[in-house]
Order: sequence, then structure tokens, then C-alpha cells
Amino acid sequence: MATALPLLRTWLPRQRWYSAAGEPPALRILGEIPAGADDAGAEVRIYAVADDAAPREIVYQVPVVLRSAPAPTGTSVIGSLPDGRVVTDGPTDPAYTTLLARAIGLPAGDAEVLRGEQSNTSVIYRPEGEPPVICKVYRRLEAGSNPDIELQSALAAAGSPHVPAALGTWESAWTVPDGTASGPLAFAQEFLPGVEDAWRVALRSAAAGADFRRDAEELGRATAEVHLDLARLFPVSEPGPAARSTLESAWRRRLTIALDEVPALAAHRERITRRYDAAASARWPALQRIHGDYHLGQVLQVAGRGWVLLDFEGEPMRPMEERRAPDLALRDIAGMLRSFDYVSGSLVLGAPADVQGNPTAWASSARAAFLAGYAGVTGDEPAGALLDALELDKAVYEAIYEARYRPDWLGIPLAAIERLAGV
Ligand SMILES: Nc1ncnc2c1ncn2[C@@H]1O[C@H](COP(=O)(O)OP(=O)(O)O)[C@@H](O)[C@H]1O
Ligand SMILES: O=P(O)(O)O[C@H]1O[C@H](CO)[C@@H](O[C@H]2O[C@H](CO)[C@@H](O)[C@H](O)[C@H]2O)[C@H](O)[C@H]1O
Repeated sequence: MATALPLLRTWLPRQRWYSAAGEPPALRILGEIPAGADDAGAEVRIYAVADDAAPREIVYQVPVVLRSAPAPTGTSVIGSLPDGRVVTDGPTDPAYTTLLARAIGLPAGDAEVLRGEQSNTSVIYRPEGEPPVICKVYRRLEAGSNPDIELQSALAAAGSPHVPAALGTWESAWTVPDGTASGPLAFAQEFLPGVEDAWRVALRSAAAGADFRRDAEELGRATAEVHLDLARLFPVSEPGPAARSTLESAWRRRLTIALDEVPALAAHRERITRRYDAAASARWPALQRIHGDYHLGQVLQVAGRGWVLLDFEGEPMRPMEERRAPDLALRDIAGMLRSFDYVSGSLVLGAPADVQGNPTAWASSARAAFLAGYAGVTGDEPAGALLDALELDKAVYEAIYEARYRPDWLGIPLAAIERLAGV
């Protein structure tokens, strides 16, 4: 049976969700996930594709549609097989999106892929006479529970207004080198239409020199409320020596990777390590489940509802077992603080002629308001050596991320590291 592997070898590494390995990709099809009934004239295949060039095992989910007839308009074509059949990117093809909706038990209907920089691929369904639904197709197959589904579903079930309603998942098994693994393929949730994510809103606000303090303060409150809910819904643990050592080693491991991939960091190595040492000997609060990759692109401000948090999957470059473990809530706070800095950093870097305000002042007032909002709920203003280290750790993560995906933006985390590492 002809496989699409030769086509995927060219196409897959160009996708935004492909994790650059630093080596030429070495793709291998591990197997196919049963896709169920096909649409007339179209064959849906869901490949589990391993990249042997990746430093640790990565298995991609690659749904494709094989068609003898031309693909419908708007469908994204990957290429043609030797037998002449056209291969399309599943999420853009109605044959796959119909099957996906059926597998989750959703009403099908018009479907479109959400465009933008994403770690996964989301399909928006607009069934006639029913509310719209967004379905995230996970591009990386990970065995076991996914925090995105686990945390969001628990918060929604507990009545939190700060997450979209969870509407269903598609779970399946796939072949791995030593047997089979199983986990989620896709997650459907309430789609909140007509709302821009806060990253774009914040960029406009900072460029216009507008006042974002009230929004940032409300975001701080919503963040604290979600943290309190997560601490109530999932186990909380004291930060014993083993847990502390795991978290601290993760900062140092990440720094080692960053030093390898971003030579400019070498000048800051000692000062960063000193910050980590200071945090290691600070007092640590209890550990709990957290968002894990918190930034302005993960929150929506919805009229009449307030701030809504998305994407509880954690940092895509972090091993899944770490993302499932209880962590420091301060990590989320550090993530959002970095995001305010990114707003000003990207405006300063782009130097657009229409920046009217002072982006740096915008970022520091957003930061102060966010922290005040958080403290308004918990009673404690987040500060100290631990928060400093987590901001640094996030900036180090961002340096790796930018070096791999957006080298033009590397200057943003580098400037932050220089500042945060101190003298
Ligand atoms: N429930 C939703 N309602 C409206 N927009 C959403 C919803 N979920 C995601 N989005 C939009 O999709 C973008 C990417 O979603 P996200 O869950 O972060 O995906 P990924 O894991 O691929 O990064 C968000 O920044 C937001 O703009
Ligand atoms: O949203 P994802 O889960 O895919 O998160 C990854 O990509 C983010 C960029 O899209 C990246 O965030 C960094 O850039 C943002 C601006 O584009 C900025 O607001 C964030 O503060 C900054 O960390 C995120 O780190 C990465 O995991």
C-alpha cells in the first residue's frame, strides 16, 4: 500500500507544529490509527509519525485524506502519490473534519482551520442553529492523560467562568516501537467567537499608549482564582527535597540546552546560576497543578464574562511527565510577566512608526497591576528570589524557542535575561 511518507518528508518539517530537532528530520511512519468510515471517494488516514532526529521520542499525529478526484476548494494539498491520488492535510479537508466531529459526537457542519501560530491544529465548526465549537487536533501524540483536557475539564465541571466548556475528546491507541500507546487525539470545547486573544489586544494597547492597568489587574484576579480552584480540585503537595531537586534541575538542564543553542547566553551563565542558587535556598510554597505555559496568547477577555484561560497543555518543549506534576503557581505568574515584557520588546524591536506610547512604561504598569490583582485574591503580592528565578527560567526557555522558531525575536528574551540576571 502506497504511503504518503515521501511527501511528508518534505511537508511536515515546514509546519509550524514541527519541533525542529537541530538535525535533518528522520521521519518514519509507526502505524496508522483506525479512522473509521470514509467519505465517499476519499480515504482518511491518520499516521503516527516518529522523528528519529529528535533528542527524545516525538510522535506526530498526521491526519491526511487521499482523493482520486480533485480536492475541494480551500483544502490544503500536500502532494500526489505515484498512483495519482492527491494527498491533503486532514484538518483542512471535509472528509476528515466530518469524521473528527463524528468521533467526538459533535454535530458536523461547516469547518475551518484556525490560522495562526499554533503548536497544534484547531478546527472551528459552525453547525447550523447550534453554538460554534473549536476542536484541537493534537499534533504530538502523548500517551496517558493530557493536562489540557484534565485541567480544563475539571475547572469547567467545577463551574469556573474562567475556562470554555469542555465538550468531548477522541481517544485512541497507536503503534510505538515497543507495542502500543494510547491517549487523546483531539479535544473539543466551547468556541468563544469574535474575541481576539489578549496578545493582539495588548500590542494595540501598548502601541497606542492606552491604559491597560484595569485589564491587567482583572487578569491577575482571574489567574489567582484559577490557581485557588486548581489547588482545591487536584492534590497539593509540600515541596520536599525530591520535588525541589526535580524542579531546580529542570532550570539547570534548560540552561545547558540554551547555552548550547544560543551562544550569546554564555556571558550570563554565572549570574543566571547565582539567581538559581538563591531561589533554591528560598522558602517555597506548596506545589499544585498550574497552567504551565501562561502568556497573553492563552487568555481571552470575553464581554460579560471576564478573562478566560486557554491551553492548559503546558510548555510544548517540556517533557509531558513534568507538565503533569504539581508545580509552583509562581511559574504562571512569571509567564505572564514575561508576556507583558514581550509586548514592549516586540514593539521596540519592530519600531513601528505608529507606536505612540512608551511600551516599556506600559509593560511595567501592566506588571504592577497584574501582581496587585493577584494579591487582591490571595492576600500575598508575589515577589522574591523564586519568582525572579522563574522569570529567568522562562526567558531562557524563550531564548531556545526563538532561536528555533523565530530567530528575529531572539533579542527579546536576551534583553530580559541580561536585565533579570542582574550584576
Ligand atoms: N475556546 C476558544 N474560543 C475562542 N478562541 C479560541 C478558543 N480556543 C483557542 N482559541 C484561539 O486559538 C488560539 C490557539 O489555541 P491554543 O489552545 O493555545 O492552541 P495551541 O495548543 O495550538 O497553541 C488561541 O490563542 C485563541 O486565539
Ligand atoms: O502558545 P503555545 O503553547 O504554542 O506557546 C509557545 O509559543 C508562544 C508564542 O506563540 C511562546 O510565547 C512567547 O511569545 C509570545 C508572543 O508571541 C509572548 O506573549 C510570550 O510571553 C512568550 O513566551 C511560548 O513561550 C511557547 O511555549
